[in-house]
Amino acid sequence: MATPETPSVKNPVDTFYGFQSSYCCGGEIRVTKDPIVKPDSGTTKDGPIWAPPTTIRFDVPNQSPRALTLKLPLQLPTQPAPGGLQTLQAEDNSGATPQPFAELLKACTPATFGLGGEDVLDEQYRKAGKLDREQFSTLLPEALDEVMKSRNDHRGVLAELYKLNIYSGPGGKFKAHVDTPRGVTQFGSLVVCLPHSFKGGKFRVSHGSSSTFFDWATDEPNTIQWAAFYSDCEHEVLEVLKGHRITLTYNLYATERVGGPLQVHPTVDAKLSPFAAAARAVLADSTFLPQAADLMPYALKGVDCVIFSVFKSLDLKTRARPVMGEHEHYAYCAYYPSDDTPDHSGPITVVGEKFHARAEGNDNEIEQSWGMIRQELKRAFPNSARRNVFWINKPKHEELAIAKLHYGNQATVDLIYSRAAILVDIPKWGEKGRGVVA
Ligand SMILES: O=C(O)CCC(=O)C(=O)O
Ligand SMILES: [Fe+2]
Repeated sequence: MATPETPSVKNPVDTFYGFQSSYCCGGEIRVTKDPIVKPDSGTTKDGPIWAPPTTIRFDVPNQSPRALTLKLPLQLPTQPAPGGLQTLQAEDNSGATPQPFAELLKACTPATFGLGGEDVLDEQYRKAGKLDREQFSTLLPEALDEVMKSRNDHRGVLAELYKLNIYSGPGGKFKAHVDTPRGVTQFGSLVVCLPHSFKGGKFRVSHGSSSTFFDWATDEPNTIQWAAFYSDCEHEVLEVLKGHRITLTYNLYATERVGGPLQVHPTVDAKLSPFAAAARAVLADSTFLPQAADLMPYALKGVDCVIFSVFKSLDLKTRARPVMGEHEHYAYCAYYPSDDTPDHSGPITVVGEKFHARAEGNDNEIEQSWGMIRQELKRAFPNSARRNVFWINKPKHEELAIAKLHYGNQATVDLIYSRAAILVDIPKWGEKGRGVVA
């Protein structure tokens, strides 16, 4: 329950929500002709990561040989990677052999896009060539892949190669869209722009009213550039004016449970977050929720990662759960399980035991007792009801949890919604975890 004494925890949270840039990220990897680049030779802390030229092997339809190999960039960069790397003679595919490149352009077929469950070809909307996953092979830029995999504590992200796309100028483009989700664990997409010269073709990624533009155009291709973004981001490839903009797209999947990736992170110490200081201060304040309480922010990414990690790092019981809206009529029925009278004396939060698919309610009695409604709720949405919940931010998104037919003087459909929330148990003042000096 919010009280006037508790604004100090709200302010840092509001500050985080004002900061809107966590919906996407990007970077670049410099290309070197040194074919072997040790991953520990470059991290963002020690300097740039270097990668050898990208090799693409692709099928040539109706021809012999049936597969060709191409290295990008076509002109290998002359500047070597920084010292200490093993240097071998790199294969030079510049100049005389543009053939594989022309073949790659020929091998591509017009790219479609998903509309109403179908693949649609419309050059007003998307003008690009593509190769499907089974028509080519390449590696995620080795340096990036190695850096991710060689850490025991990497974040549990699986990048699944999806397509190779070529947007050619003038006119190549892909108008604003949101990617079709491919499975429940997909949380985002990665676009890797291979080193090749082109003009125009900026990549716009937007979330709400914020937009980020990635400008990968270049005359002297010597970097692999990339952007990753969450699945709810709208994005667009602006018109390519000249040259060929070549990208690999990857679907990003979480490979750990919700919350798992947040428990350990290669570079982030949750205790150093500004929010951690605010959280410690508020836990050390005897006027803040003196009784044991639950603290639940809604939604599960961006700043929620910070909140989850910070409370976890402070050794408080922290987990993600579906919760039913406080003002749902049914919430009142869920409280006091042995009493047949609903309790309307204050807001009640019904916390589901686990996330589940939408349930169908079974409410076909004309005269229903509160006890029956409560029992039915327990069956469709196994839960525990809580009273002393303090919300540190407002709900953002809700999903249908239970749909049920209700027969009164007129048959109606009752729809009950739930939201994903992070639940933190705040111990009573004086118990372990409270009274800590910030
Ligand atoms: O190739 C790109 O830059 C973006 C591709 C894209 O948005 C998609 O394939 O859905
Ligand atoms: Fe897309």
